[in-house]
Amino acid sequence: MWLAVDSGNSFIKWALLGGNSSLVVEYADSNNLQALSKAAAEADDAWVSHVGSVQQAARLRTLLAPCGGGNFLISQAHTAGVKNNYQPPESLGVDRWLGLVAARIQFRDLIIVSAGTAITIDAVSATGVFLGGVILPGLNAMQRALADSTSLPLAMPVQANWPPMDTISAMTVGAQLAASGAVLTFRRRQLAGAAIIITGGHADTLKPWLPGARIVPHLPIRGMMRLREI
Ligand SMILES: Nc1ncnc2c1ncn2[C@@H]1O[C@H](COP(=O)(O)OP(=O)(O)O)[C@@H](O)[C@H]1O
Ligand SMILES: CC(C)(COP(=O)(O)O)[C@@H](O)C(=O)NCCC(=O)O
Repeated sequence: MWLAVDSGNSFIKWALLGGNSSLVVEYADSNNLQALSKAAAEADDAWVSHVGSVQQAARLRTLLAPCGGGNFLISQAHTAGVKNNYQPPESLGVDRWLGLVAARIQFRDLIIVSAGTAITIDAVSATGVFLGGVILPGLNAMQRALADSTSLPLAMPVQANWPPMDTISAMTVGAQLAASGAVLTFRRRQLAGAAIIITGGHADTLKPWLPGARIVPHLPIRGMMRLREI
């Protein structure tokens, strides 16, 4: 068995894989890495997609010691049919790169939206060329920014009324439109007609604003699975 670990800024997600087992993803708050230890004890080795602090990476290495400390992946310039011209290629968030690797399997023009702590919007051509991407604050971060810089309350992106006729709905829908509007503008500018796939904790929240978009959960873990295959 091998362990795929997707360590994001808010949540850590992991799956024990191997044999004919299907993808079952567990998750915990990034402050509660200990939750990973049982899976680490069961695995022969671990591959890790980590974004965030070096201190968190060190904590992960310690926890993953029972299965070799973890192979921490780095974005590559040309691997798995994905051409990554980011400057420099290794500075592309490894979660974004693994998303490109996973999406590449579809052989079509795609916009990949990852809606987590941050929101990333990336374009990849049907031939596997990464055509650039943008980074926005995530939906929670947008609300925190508003609450920190005004006397507005802290709204969490759960429920909102349409049309927005109260403060919380106005703030909540505002963030959702900022994110989904950015997706549509980016697609129009860079890869018109591309299909949209959404991943990450807020995928369900953004989907209603992106007609035709499809949710593909756990894209970084799927990218790791793809890399193990080839
Ligand atoms: N099931 C869920 N429903 C709604 N929001 C969620 C869910 N799971 C996670 N989130 C939210 O999504 C964000 C984390 O998503 P995730 O993709 O794991 O981000 P990251 O990779 O940055 O840790 C957090 O802001 C969290 O509150
Ligand atoms: C943009 C991100 C912060 C997203 O992280 P997440 O929201 O998934 O926790 C991460 O992919 C990252 O740290 N990227 C490095 C910078 C870059 O991609 O240019």
